[in-house]
Amino acid sequence: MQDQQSARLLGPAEVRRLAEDLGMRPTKKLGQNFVHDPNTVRRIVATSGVTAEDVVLEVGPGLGSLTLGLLSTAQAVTAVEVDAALAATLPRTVAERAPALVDRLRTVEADALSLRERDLADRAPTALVANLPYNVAVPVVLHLLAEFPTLRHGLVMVQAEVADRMAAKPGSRTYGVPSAKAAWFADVRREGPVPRGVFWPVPNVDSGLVSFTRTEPPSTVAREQVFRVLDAAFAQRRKTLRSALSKWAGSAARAETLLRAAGVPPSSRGEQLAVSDFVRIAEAARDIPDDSESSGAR
Ligand SMILES: C[S@@+](CC[C@H](N)C(=O)[O-])C[C@H]1O[C@@H](n2cnc3c(N)ncnc32)[C@H](O)[C@@H]1O
Repeated sequence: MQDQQSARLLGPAEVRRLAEDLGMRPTKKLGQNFVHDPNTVRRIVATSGVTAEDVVLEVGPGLGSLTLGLLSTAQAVTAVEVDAALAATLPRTVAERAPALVDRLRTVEADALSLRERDLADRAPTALVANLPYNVAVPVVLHLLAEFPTLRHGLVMVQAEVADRMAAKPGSRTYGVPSAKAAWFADVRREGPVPRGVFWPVPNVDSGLVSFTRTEPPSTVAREQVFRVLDAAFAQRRKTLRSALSKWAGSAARAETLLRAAGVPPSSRGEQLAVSDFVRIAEAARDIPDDSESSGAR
């Protein structure tokens, strides 16, 4: 007999049937690849570290595959879905397959990229767990970490290459803007791979898991200031920092001064720097006045 607190997860036949009932054709634009493998759902929930204390924010619940798994473990799940038909069907699916848990679910029809802290103020999320739409995975994670300081930890499933990039460390081939910005917010770790066969429809790329644990902001300088340095450094990643940062700093000479003050060799490149280095450069820019500005030279 089924345990009251557990949900009946969706297998291949149920995923197809739900989609058919909705008359839906999954779209690439919204990254609609649905998990139809209960073992993958159990693995994601277990790896996420979600406990009965957590209020989970799930982006893109789709047909409910992962939502059902999360509801058995979390205190509550807020599921944010942009597709109106999917958002409308989710509560029904949960009521059918996990009647004892339906009160834990709140469904919000919205674009995760426009979600604001005040929208969920009465039930602040503590964990982000999601099988993210491929094309907006990085912006969604960065937006939610910035907007919801209560998010302490999480696990997301994304395209394998994106997972590598998000968790990459300085000096590695895949290190770039997503890695450095994610590191501002959290300790980010690459977890295991996910084969494409667990999805319907089957995507043409493999997926991977990335976990994160929130850390204290590494700086007294505003995040936006640090991200401006970082964006400038990676916009021309083959150039030395002296050259790549010259426009941002006002001149190549000032870029060099700021880099030296931050203890960063001007001949190095952005891909070699940790987020703490970008912080020191932004701090130098705050502390060292731009002479050309005061003399009216620019
Ligand atoms: C990869 S599917 C995952 C579905 C489900 N969680 C699963 O594992 O089977 C991505 C889901 O995100 C939804 N989605 C796409 N863009 C979104 C956005 N900007 N905000 C919220 N949901 C979005 C899609 O409609 C789809 O349901």
